[in-house]
Amino acid sequence: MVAVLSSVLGFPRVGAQRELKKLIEGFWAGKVSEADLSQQAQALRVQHWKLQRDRGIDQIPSGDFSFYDLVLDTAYQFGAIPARYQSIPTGFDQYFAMGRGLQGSIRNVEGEEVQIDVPAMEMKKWFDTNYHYIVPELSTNQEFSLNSQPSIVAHFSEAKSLGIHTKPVLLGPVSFLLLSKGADHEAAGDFELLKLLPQLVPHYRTLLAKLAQAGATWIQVDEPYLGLDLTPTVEQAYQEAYASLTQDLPGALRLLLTTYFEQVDDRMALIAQLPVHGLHVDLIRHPEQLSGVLAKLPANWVLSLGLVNGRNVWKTDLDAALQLATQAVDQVGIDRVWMATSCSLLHCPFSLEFETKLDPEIKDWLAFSSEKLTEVSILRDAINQRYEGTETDTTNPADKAKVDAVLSANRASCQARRTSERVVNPAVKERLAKVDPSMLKRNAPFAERYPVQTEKQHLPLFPTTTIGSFPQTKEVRSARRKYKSGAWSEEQYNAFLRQETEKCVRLQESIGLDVLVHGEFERNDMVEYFGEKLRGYAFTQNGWVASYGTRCVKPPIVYGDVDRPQPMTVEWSVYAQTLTEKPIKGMLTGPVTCLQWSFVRDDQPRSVTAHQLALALRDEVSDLEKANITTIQIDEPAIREGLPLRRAKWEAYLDWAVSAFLLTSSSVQKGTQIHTHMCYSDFNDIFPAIQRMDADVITIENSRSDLKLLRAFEQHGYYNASGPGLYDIHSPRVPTAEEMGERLQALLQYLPYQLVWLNPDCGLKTRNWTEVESALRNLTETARVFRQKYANGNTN
Ligand SMILES: Nc1nc2c(c(=O)[nH]1)N[C@@H](CNc1ccc(C(=O)N[C@@H](CCC(=O)N[C@@H](CCC(=O)N[C@@H](CCC(=O)O)C(=O)O)C(=O)O)C(=O)O)cc1)CN2
Ligand code: MET
Ligand SMILES: [Zn+2]
Repeated sequence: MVAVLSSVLGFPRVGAQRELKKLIEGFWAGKVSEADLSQQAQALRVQHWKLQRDRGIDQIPSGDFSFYDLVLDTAYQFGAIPARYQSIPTGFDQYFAMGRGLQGSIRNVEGEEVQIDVPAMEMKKWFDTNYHYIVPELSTNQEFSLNSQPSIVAHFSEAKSLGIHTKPVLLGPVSFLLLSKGADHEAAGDFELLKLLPQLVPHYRTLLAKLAQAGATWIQVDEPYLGLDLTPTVEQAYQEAYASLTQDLPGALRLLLTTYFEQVDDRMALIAQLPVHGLHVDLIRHPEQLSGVLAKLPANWVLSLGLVNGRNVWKTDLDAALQLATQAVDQVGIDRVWMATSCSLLHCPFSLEFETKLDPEIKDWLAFSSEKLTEVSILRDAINQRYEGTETDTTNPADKAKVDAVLSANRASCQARRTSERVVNPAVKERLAKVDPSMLKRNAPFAERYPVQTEKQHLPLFPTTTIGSFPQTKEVRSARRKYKSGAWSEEQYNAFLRQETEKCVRLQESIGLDVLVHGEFERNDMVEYFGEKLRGYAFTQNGWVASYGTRCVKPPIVYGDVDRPQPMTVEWSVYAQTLTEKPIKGMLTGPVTCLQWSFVRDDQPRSVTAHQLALALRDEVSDLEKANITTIQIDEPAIREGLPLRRAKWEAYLDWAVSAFLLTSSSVQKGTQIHTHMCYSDFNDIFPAIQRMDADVITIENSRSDLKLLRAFEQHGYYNASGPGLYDIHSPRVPTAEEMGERLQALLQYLPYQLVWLNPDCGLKTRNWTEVESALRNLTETARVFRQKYANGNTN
C-alpha cells in the first residue's frame, strides 16, 4: 500500500455518555457484577474501535482503555504492586485499591476475612494537563514480572477478531520510570529510578513478543519525556533502553516512538540513533519543529504528523495542516507519512452531536473527538488524492468530491471564526491596553496590611477556616439537574440553595470556625460556574473529559474576548454574611485556573486571555469589597500545572501568570484580606513566584507531600501568612486532633506561629457531612490547644 495513513493516538475511554464512569461507580457501589463490568467495558471498546474504523482511521489505537489510569495499568502489568496491596487477592479489588484506597473487610490471599485500610497511591498531573495519573512506587531493588495475561494483548486480539487491526499503545520504559517515584522517600530521584531499566526492559521485550505473536505490527511507544529537559543520564538511558528493547525484535514489529506536548527538533541527534521505525511529533504545540525534524529523520522511518489538536476543541484549519503535510510528503514520500491527532483524544469531549443548545455559530467552529476522526481521515484523503489522483486501499476513504466539499466547508468555518464579531469586544481590548504597573500592586506592604485585617475581622491566634466547598451531595446535584431540565423553577432552586447555605453557615458557627464560607452549593464546578457567567465563554451539555479515575470535568470554552456582564458571586456571599457575625470569605476562581481548566482560544496568546479573565475577576473583587465582603479567596490550584514543560520557558510563564493574579487581587484596601489556595502539585519549583503573588494568606495542600513543602518553606522562606493543609480531604478518614496537632507542631519549625492558619488541604465537596463535621471539630480543637500553648508567645 503506497499511501499516507490516518492515525489516532488514543480515544476517550469514558464513552459518549460517560458509560464507563457509571459502570465502574456502579461496581464500586456493589450494583454491577464483575462479569458485567468486564463485559460492558468490552462492548464500549468495540464501539469505539468501530467508530474509528467507520470514520476512516487506519491506525486505530488499542491498549488506550483503562479502568482507572494507564500509568497504573503499566505498573500493574509489570507487577509493580506496592507491598501494602499484596495481601489483597489479584483482581479488581487489588487494582482499584491501588487507585483509590480500600477500607473495609475483604478475603485476603489466604482466604480469611480481614479488615483492611490502605490509602491510595499518589496522584499527579499528567504533564501540563488537568488529567491525573497514578504515580508508580518502585523500590531500589524492584523486581518486575509481566502479568501472565496482559490486557493490552487481550485487547489487540479482541479487535482483531472483529477484523480491526489495531496499533497497541505502550507507555515507553524510560517515560514510565521517570513518571514513577521511589517507594521509600530516601530512594526518590530520577537517576535511581532509571537504574531499574535493566530489570524492566526484558519484560517489555516479552510483551512485544506476545503482541507480535498475536499479530500486531505497528506499536505506538509513548515517550513524552523525549521533549522535556534531558540530562546526559536520561539521554544515555534512552540509548540503552531502546538498544535492549529491540534486541531480537520480532521481524513483523515496527515501533513508532511517540512524543507530544513539546518539541523534539533539537533532540533529533539522539532520536535518530534509536533503533525504531518511526516518530510522532506534535505539530499543534510546535508546528515550526517540522523542518528540523525532517532534516534529521532517518531514511525509511515513518513520520506521524500530529496535526489535529488532541487538547482543544477548535476545528482544524485543514488548509494550514495540508501545507505542513505537503512539506513532509515532498521530502520523505507518500508511503512514509501519517496524518494523526497531536496526542491522545483523552483530553477532548466525545462528540458534538449531543450539543443541542450550543449557539450554532459557535458550534460550527468546533470539533470534538468524533469529529476530529473525520478531520484526520479527510487530511489523509486530500493528500493521497493530490499525490496519486486515485483511490487507495485505506480505511473508508472519501471520494474527491466529498473531500473538496469538506475542505471548502472547513475553509468557510475557519474564515467565519476569524472574522466573527462575536469574538471581538473592542472595550475589553482597550481596557487591557490601559493596564499599568500600579494596578498590579497592593497599596501597602503585607506587614502593614495584616495587623489591620486581623483587627478588623477579630481574628484570634491560629485562625481556622476551610477552602470553600462543602459536600456536593446527591441532593445538591439532583436539585441542579431539576433546575437545568426545567422541572424546578429558579425560585425553587434558589430557595433550596439558600437552605443549604444556611445549614452550612450554622454548622461552621457551631464548630467554632473563625472565617466562614458559604459552601459553593450553587456551583457545578469551580471553573464551569464562572464560564457560565462570563461573556466570551460558551458551555456544553455533555462535553465531559476525564480528570482522574472515574471523575470528569466539563471545561467551558473561551471563544471571544472575556468580560463580566454582571456580578457573579456577590449575591451568595452577601446572603451568607446576613446569617452570621463571623466574616464570610468570598470565593473566586483565579484567572490562571480559569484559563487552565477551560478550552481556550488558539487565536491569541494564553497570557492575553488570562489578563482578560483577570480584569473581569478584578471587578468581582471590587464588588465583593463594596458589599462588605472583606475576606476574599482567589483560588489558583492550577498555577503549577500551567508551568511549561521545559525550564527555559518557566520565567516567561510565571511573569504573566503572577501578573494576572495581581491584576485580579490588587485593587483592594489594606484591610481587605486576600486569600489564595493551591493544591494538587509540587510547589517547590514556583515558590518565589508564589511569594510574588503577595496574597495575605495562602492555604496550600501539604498533607500528601509533607516533607517536600516544608523544605520549600525552609529553602525559599515565605513572608506572608499561610495555612498548610492539616489533613487530606481526598480520603474519608477522619484525622484526630492529636494527629493534626503533630502536623502543626512540625510546621511551626518552619513558619512563624503568628502567621499560621489552620485548615483542611482542599475543598470538602467530595466528602460527606459526617466526615466533614468530625474532622472540622477536631481541627478547631487543635486550634484551642495551640492557642493556649502559644498564648504568651511560648514556642516550645
Ligand atoms: N475543573 C476542575 N478541575 C479540577 C478540579 C475541579 O474541581 N474542577 N479539582 C481537581 C481534581 N479534579 C476533580 C475533577 C472532577 C471532580 C468531580 O467530582 N466531578 C464530578 C462531576 C462534577 C460536576 O460537574 N457535576 C455537575 C453535574 C453532575 C452530574 O453529572 N449530574 C448527573 C446527575 C447527578 C444526580 O442526579 O445525582 C447527570 O446530569 O447525569 C453538577 O454538579 O451539576 C464527577 O465526575 O462525578 C472532582 C475533582 C483538579 N482539577
Ligand atoms: N474553593 C474550591 C473548593 O473548595 C477550591 C478547590 S481547589 C481544586 O472546592
Ligand atoms: Zn484545592
